[in-house]
Amino acid sequence: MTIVASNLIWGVGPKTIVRDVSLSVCGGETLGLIGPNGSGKSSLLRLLSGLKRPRSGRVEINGRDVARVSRRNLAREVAFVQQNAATDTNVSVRDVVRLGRTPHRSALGGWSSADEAAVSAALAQVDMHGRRAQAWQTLSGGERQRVHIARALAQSPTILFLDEPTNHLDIHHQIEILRMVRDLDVTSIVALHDLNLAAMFCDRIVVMQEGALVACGPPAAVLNQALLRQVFRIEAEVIELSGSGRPHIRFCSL
Ligand SMILES: Nc1ncnc2c1ncn2[C@@H]1O[C@H](COP(=O)(O)OP(=O)(O)OP(=O)(O)O)[C@@H](O)[C@H]1O
Repeated sequence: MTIVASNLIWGVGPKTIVRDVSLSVCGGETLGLIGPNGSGKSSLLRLLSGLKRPRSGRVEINGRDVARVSRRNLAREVAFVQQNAATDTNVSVRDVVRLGRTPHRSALGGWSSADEAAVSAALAQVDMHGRRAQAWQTLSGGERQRVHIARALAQSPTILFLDEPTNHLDIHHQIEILRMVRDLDVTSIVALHDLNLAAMFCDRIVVMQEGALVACGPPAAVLNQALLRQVFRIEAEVIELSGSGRPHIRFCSL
């Protein structure tokens, strides 16, 4: 196991936002997090990655309690692609991705060939190597998203958290990014709104509703008509995706 979360509770003031969530994520697994708006996906990602401290409960990453690991050491293992992340505007694409190397560099150490190789590989993985000298502020929304993913990859994490990474991306790049995440030799936890993409690319899916985990398992075991009605308030037909064993959702028009 690389992430074990036990009885996580978090909230703001009197409001409880994450309600007693426990889950385990295995090494190399791609875990999808789905749920309606405001169901607690981003909050849970932040708790699991150590960015937020729970009110109660605990998270272990690679066997260590995240509350006891320094930010720098955590950043050597964990990368987070935030929703709508911002970046200083007066920089190039390559500068943004180079920031991903920060946790691996010492105060006196120079920029190494390993750093350069990690940055180049990360840019190539998101199809942005040819744009490395372009100014950040001139990128489209989807290109910025891909560069933020490259920055996370340049961090060489063992665990990657992605909060709606396909936002702003055209369908080609949505599929490319999720295929890449699935094929990476890292553990990934990814919040997604597109249920069919989650079904295609995730090993397991966690379903959140009003801060609680209401289902967890392989896509075919979790995505069914009753759950879609109860959690997402939609009518849909769930079929098998052409012999793959994976479900595909056909939304019914009203
Ligand atoms: N710091 C905060 N202060 C007050 N309320 C918060 C805070 N952070 C989150 N919330 C509330 O907690 C709930 C869950 O938010 P969260 O962003 O985790 O949901 P989500 O499932 O990621 O939503 P979405 O799909 O819309 O991105 C929302 O109602 C949100 O308004």
